[in-house]
Amino acid sequence: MQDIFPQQLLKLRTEKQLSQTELARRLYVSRQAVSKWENGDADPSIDKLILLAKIFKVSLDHLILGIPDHNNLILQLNHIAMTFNTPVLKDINLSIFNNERIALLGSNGAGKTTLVKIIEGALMPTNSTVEWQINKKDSLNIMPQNDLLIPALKVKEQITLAAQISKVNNSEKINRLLEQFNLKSQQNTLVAKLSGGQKRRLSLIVSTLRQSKLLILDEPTVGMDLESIDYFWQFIDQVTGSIMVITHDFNQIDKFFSRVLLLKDGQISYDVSVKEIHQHNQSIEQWYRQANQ
Ligand SMILES: Nc1ncnc2c1ncn2[C@@H]1O[C@H](COP(=O)(O)OP(=O)(O)OP(=O)(O)O)[C@@H](O)[C@H]1O
Repeated sequence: MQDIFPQQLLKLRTEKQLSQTELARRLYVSRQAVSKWENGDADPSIDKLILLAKIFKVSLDHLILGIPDHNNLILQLNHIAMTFNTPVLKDINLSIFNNERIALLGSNGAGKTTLVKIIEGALMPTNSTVEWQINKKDSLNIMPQNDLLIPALKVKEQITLAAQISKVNNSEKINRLLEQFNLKSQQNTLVAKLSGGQKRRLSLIVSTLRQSKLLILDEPTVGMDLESIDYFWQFIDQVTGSIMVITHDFNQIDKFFSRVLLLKDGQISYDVSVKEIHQHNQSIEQWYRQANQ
């Protein structure tokens, strides 16, 4: 068996928050057996591998070889509803899988930010819950519509603080990000003194410091200049894991995305692949104008 299996087993078991004892119980083996597999001192039999893949909800290829599993479910929303003064979300059903690039579209006031807040856990839906298949605390990164920055900190202090909280404090990485995002000369400027576009760039650094399984960005490029917008999309293309973005940068959706959701009348009225739209010789903008009428 490939050497990657012990690491995969440890990673998946930790993500599932299962102890060795609990996993052993589910597999009808001793805790010592699980410990030996994780240390690479022994290999499980094929029937135990199949059972492991079932428990972790991954393919055998992912379990044994670490090959990315596109069908791996991250989260599921079943019949989500949210009412403020009037119903905003009526019946949202949505599954998000590993390594997807999703654009969430809809008119102003359609409920996009409300849906993101529900996924984040900042708002409780009226009648249902979000079902996470992964450990949300360690695996969800959010760049909200309103920057969550501390105005009294200097730019570099803000990044360092976020890095410490995310346990990824690495001064080389921080300096590289400051350069990449064109904030090096502002590193000692107070966050309060930054322009809107500079704050968005800083927010992006802060929200992508640690790796995530799912990154959600709510109108990330608003206020950025053209150069920053181009850089932003190239940067995002390199980010691992799934990404869901609320954006009206239609050209970028054509280039970088795999799936489009249209939120309308409190429901996901369309959930289509970008490939399918392109196969009908339509750009995302043409499709959106038609679908959102
Ligand atoms: N905390 C709140 N209390 C009352 N109403 C709210 C609250 N949050 C959002 N709403 C209302 O819910 C509706 C959806 O708002 P939301 O911000 O989710 O829309 P959106 O699709 O993100 O819009 P936009 O594209 O303008 O950002 C709006 O009518 C808004 O006024």
